[in-house]
Amino acid sequence: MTEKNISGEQYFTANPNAEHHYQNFDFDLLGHELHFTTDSGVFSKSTVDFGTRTMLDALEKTSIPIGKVLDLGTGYGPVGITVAKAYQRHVDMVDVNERALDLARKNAQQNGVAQQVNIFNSDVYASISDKYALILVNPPIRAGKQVVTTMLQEAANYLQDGGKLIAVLQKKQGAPSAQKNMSLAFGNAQVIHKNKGYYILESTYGTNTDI
Ligand SMILES: C[S@@+](CC[C@H](N)C(=O)[O-])C[C@H]1O[C@@H](n2cnc3c(N)ncnc32)[C@H](O)[C@@H]1O
Repeated sequence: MTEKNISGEQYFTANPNAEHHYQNFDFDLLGHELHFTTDSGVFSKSTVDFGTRTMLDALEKTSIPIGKVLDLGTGYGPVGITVAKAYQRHVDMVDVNERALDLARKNAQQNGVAQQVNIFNSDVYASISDKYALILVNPPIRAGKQVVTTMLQEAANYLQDGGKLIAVLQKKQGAPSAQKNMSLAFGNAQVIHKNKGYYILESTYGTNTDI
């Protein structure tokens, strides 16, 4: 996705040209006090997004298969960094926004997980060739339905057997239709947690859940 595809300055712009306005804040996620630097031109720059927090909290309510994790649409990195820290996993963190990727690298460094993460540009799955135990996504609703649907439906191609896709969406921003799309791609999709209109959806790839 390139800047010419969109009008105005959006958080999913490849190279935001908004004047820098760095912010620093601490946030407790899954029992870890983390320090984040954010900037203008990235998603939820003032604090960790409520949907993101709700998705991370939901990880404690489900089982997480062993293996590598993909943080799809990482932004400044709160999801991947928290999972690397709390679950001692290797995490690939991808985005199309170069400013967000630079912040994610800085944040991985300042939270001591730089050795556990690999941060790179990928337009949805375009630069992904691995298979993961877990794909986590707080999808970019403003990037449009096609991007969101691709993120959810094509996840099945990038999961190892028994791997999970976990996504957060607001009910009013299409959680029920996202659940249908996930169900079509995986044959299963459950709401594992709900909080203030945010749904945490989970699909498991290639399991024998219906046997
Ligand atoms: C809702 S934000 C979530 C950011 C971060 N995970 C968080 O929880 O704060 C969605 C992210 O998806 C990224 N994004 C938008 N379009 C994308 C695409 N085609 N491929 C990969 N990432 C994309 C945006 O730049 C943004 O950082």
